[in-house]
Amino acid sequence: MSILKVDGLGIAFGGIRALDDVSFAVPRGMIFSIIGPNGAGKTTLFNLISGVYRTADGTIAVDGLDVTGLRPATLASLGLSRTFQNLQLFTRMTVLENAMTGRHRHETRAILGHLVRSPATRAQERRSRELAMACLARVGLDGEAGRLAGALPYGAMKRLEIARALATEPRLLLLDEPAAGCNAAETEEIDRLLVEIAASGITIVLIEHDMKLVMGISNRVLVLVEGRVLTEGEPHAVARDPRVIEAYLGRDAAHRLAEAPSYA
Ligand SMILES: Nc1ncnc2c1ncn2[C@@H]1O[C@H](COP(=O)(O)OP(=O)(O)OP(=O)(O)O)[C@@H](O)[C@H]1O
Repeated sequence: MSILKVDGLGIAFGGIRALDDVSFAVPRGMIFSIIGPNGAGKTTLFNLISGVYRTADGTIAVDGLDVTGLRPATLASLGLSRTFQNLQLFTRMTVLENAMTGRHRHETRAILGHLVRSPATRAQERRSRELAMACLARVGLDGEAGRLAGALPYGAMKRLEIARALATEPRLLLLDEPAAGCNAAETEEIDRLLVEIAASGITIVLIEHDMKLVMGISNRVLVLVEGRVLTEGEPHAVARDPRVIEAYLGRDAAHRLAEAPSYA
């Protein structure tokens, strides 16, 4: 069974269809990438799947359970976690505190317990701290736990966002451009990290502009253009598809490329 199944998803903003009849399924344990030119609807798709927007048309199922229209917090409790295109860190909190914010859905809301710091509350805090530290270790940031998040280099901040998402103990991780703004070395680190996360059994759905990253680590790639699915398949087949080349480079450039002599 697919861990994520999207059927006939659509939404319009002020009469303009940002997404139209989008359907796909993501098998468990994969790195599944969503690519497409600017404005194709990639972030809108994530916003629908993660409950930020309520869907107008279509259905979304996680592990066979219909989750259409559920709120982000409910989806998180079902094991779906996401990161955003722009950094959403608390820059004046420490790296560890940021990672611990991912633990909140696992903590009880017993206010009295927190006020008097009962043994149960203290045990819960200890467990959250240990788990958050383990997530920092996974992304190579355990040595920076006490540092202010805002003082980290950019690539480390992007990894901290992934650690915070991991701290929710997800089954399905939606990552919106995890390497955006990173240099080549930072991108490579994130690349390695995503492969490790997927190997540990967490399914990753990725929006990414960095084609090298997409081609290097994805099991499958879905191409969105103007709110619709253009094609879906294995990364190298997708990269060679003339319709994909045209969508990215424009018709003229695609023709010039097709007519150019091959030296291979
Ligand atoms: N809240 C909104 N209100 C109005 N229009 C929106 C809203 N969100 C997205 N859109 C429009 O929907 C379309 C798809 O936008 P979206 O941000 O999903 O594309 P994208 O593929 O993620 O683009 P990019 O690669 O530039 O991030 C665009 O035309 C955008 O202007």
